[in-house]
Amino acid sequence: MTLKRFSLLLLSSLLMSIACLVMAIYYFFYLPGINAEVVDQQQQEYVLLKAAFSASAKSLTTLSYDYAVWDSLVEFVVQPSDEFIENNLFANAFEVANVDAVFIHNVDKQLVWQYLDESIHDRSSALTEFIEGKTATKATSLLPAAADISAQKASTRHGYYVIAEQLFYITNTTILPSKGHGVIAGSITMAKLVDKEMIDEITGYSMVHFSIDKMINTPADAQPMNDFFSPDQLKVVNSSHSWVLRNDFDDQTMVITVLHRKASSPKLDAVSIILLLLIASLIVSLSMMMLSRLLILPLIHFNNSINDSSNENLMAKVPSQHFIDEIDNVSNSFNQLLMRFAEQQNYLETLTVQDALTEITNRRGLEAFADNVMANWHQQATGFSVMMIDIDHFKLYNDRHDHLAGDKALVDVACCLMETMVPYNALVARYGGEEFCVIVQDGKVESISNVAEQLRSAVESLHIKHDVDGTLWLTVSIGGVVVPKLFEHAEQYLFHDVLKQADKQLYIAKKTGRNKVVLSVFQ
Ligand SMILES: Nc1nc2c(ncn2[C@@H]2O[C@H](COP(=O)(O)OP(=O)(O)OP(=O)(O)O)[C@@H](O)[C@H]2O)c(=O)[nH]1
Repeated sequence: MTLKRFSLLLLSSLLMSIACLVMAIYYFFYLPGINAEVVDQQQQEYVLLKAAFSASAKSLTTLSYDYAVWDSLVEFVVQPSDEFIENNLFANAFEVANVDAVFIHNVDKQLVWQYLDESIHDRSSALTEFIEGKTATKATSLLPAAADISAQKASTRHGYYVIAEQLFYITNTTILPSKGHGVIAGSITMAKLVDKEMIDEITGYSMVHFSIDKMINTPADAQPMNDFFSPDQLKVVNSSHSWVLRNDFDDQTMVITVLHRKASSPKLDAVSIILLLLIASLIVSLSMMMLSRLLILPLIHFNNSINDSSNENLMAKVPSQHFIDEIDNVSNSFNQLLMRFAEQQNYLETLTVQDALTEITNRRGLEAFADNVMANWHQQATGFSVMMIDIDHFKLYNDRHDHLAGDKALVDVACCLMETMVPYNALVARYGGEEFCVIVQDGKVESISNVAEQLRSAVESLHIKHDVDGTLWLTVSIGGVVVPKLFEHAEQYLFHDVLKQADKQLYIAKKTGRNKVVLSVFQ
């Protein structure tokens, strides 16, 4: 498995675990708490609305009771007179009190007097029939029961009722003398239509929005009207709660709906979940990019560097500036290792082309140089010359002095040759034993003749004592070949051919007295 895949797997599982944890906390701890809060708030709205309904109706109940214990009204019910009506029962007094209908019945349930506001004229007969119990399905009416009257029992009935597809608040109180006991004269009924004005008033009291509608389809969760006014407890969160307004006297129904301010507890919907997943993927991608930059990229650099060095023999350094200190340290150590490796490699390479005693180029180095020279010559770019240089009577030198002195003489001669050739584009190499080879990138006989003579005389001038053949000093013989730039079929010749000819010239130099230069042009 790659580090990239491993980190992707690790990050994804980490993120999934966090997501599961958050979901668990959300569903098992946070949501139940929020749910309970929302239910509480909805319950408060419901209680407030009920209180506002009661408060709004209370004034009518009080007014009705005031009239019911008015002694003059007792007399009026027993003996109705126009004079009493003219002097006491003013229509505008009821208008001001916002009462829409007033009915006065005697104990025989006969209507003695009634007031009807214009707004309910079209429902007046339905209202009268309802109050007198003519439309009641349960053979009862709002008027006091005969049993109560015969028992002289004061009583009052009030509530919200649906009549002719309208909601009314109706209150009925037995009329009896102000002292509170005596003969019941009848009852007074006051009705108030729950119209827009009253709905606004109740909304104003409670700060709860609600609607009262004709019932077309009963909402599935609608509860009976009695439940609306009973101390009920809401249990579930809903955007609204509805109650069916159905009473004991009438089949007609309406629906009261409380529209809650806070509709539901927050829930994760599909869009939010997809959004969360997208955010999570984004986090994984960004983390992967960061991880890649911080960890994987340095590893790739290490790998590339190692591959490059093995493929091309090159040591590529890795970047040493990273965000993570430990990677910085490893990179620096790696680079230092590469430097040491490169140094050692250079040293080893040098050893392979360097003569151990004289520290000048050895035969292998000479051959590598010669390859380039030959290539240039084959392309007719340059001519060149080769000189084979051999120390004269060196065996004798070794024999007269010791081998160590011989070594020192070899080193001195090598140094001398090197120094002499500094101004020239040339290579001085130890060919083997006491024999040296010089390649000069110059194919002109005059100049090479001059260079060869310089070399010879430079060695002699070292004055390394060696008394042989009438010479006092150690000398060299030089056999050279000048290879001109333009040469027919040059490509057919090898360096070996040039060397062979130089050897021949050296042989001639040795045979013809030593300490001399013998040159020829390559042929
Ligand atoms: N001290 C020392 N002697 C060496 C080394 N390499 C070769 N020699 C000696 O060089 C001598 C070469 O001798 P010869 O090939 O007989 O030639 P020469 O005595 O120089 O005679 P001519 O070349 O004919 O002038 C031998 O005695 C080798 O032992 C070396 O590295 N150190």
